[in-house]
Amino acid sequence: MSLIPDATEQLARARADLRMGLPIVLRDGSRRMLVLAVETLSADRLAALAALGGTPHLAITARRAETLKARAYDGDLARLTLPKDADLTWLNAVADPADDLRSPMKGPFVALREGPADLDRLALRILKSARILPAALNLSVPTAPEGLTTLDATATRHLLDTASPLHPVIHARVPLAAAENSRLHVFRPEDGGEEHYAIEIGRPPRDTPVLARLHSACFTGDLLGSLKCDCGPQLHGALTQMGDEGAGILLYLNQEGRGIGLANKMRAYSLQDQGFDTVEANHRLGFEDDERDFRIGAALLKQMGFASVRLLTNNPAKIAMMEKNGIAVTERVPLKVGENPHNTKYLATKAKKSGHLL
Ligand SMILES: Nc1nc2c(ncn2[C@@H]2O[C@H](COP(=O)(O)OP(=O)(O)OP(=O)(O)O)[C@@H](O)[C@H]2O)c(=O)[nH]1
Ligand SMILES: [Zn+2]
Repeated sequence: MSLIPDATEQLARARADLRMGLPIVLRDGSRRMLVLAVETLSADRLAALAALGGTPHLAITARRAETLKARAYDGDLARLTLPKDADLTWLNAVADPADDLRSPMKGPFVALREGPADLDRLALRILKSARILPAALNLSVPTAPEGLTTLDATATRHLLDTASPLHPVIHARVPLAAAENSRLHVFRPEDGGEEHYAIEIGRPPRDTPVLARLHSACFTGDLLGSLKCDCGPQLHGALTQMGDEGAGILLYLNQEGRGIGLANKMRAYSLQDQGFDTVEANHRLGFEDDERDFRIGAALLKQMGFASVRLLTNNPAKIAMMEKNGIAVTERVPLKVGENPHNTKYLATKAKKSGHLL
């Protein structure tokens, strides 16, 4: 192996660069596109981009375009031309729905129809995977400035399509209130992404269906006891049931906010305070209802030697994804705990829009 970063390592660097406000370069054959994340763009970098000449455009997802009433000629995304006086304030207002209601963005927005959108599409995928707002200021350039992280488009698309291998790091005994005979396993993905955990209760046999839960991280619910969702009671309810049965496996997947990250989840909460429901809020931010990668859960179970589960969930999509990824679900075990006056609407929306079973 060479000492030079490979495509996976370049992608991890690109995510870090974008989160810090640095441009990256997407390369496809002889084409080069500079990409800047609007969320982290500074006035200085915007001025430096303008100094390069050329005509930058702003790529947003079709979800965000719908809110702004901009035409998404590219299907799942729109490439907006910048008005002459476009500044940081304008770019932020397009990218971030925080002020949509207080000072609605005035169109008309002019969307590009001509030219390829493939690199813009890739840029938005990378931004989502970096857990920042999917809005990219892009500029096609003949040659890219020195010193920037450059990604090969084909290799990067392939990496984003493929689940990163996860490697066990360490496991140790952690006696829990719900189950004294418990162990915590830490897994680390090769792609520099978040670590995920498995809590093994007792010593579940590998040749029979194990009582299992795939729990997505919820800092607010799991740690703070937030009443806006049902995550905390679900987490503790699942551990208690596994403790009572003497065996189980709880995967704690670091996919905060259904895969949009805590900052974006708080943006969604702020929109919910303005009257939007949990799904509408995600869409206004430019995200899909659910951005989680459920393949991770299936991969971890397989890696730990499990082939079939009794799944603690109310979410049919989780069952479908397990089956699709080679884990048999012999039984769905409902997990109905934690309903309170603050989350009745949230749970009703999940049932209505995301197909959750009541
Ligand atoms: N984007 C967003 N995420 C939320 C919101 N409320 C909770 N979440 C996240 O939703 C996820 C809930 O995860 P789970 O409880 O595993 O999943 P679920 O799809 O509800 O399925 P089950 O609980 O298994 O029935 C967590 O990642 C939370 O952080 C919200 O309003 N917006
Ligand atoms: Zn929650």
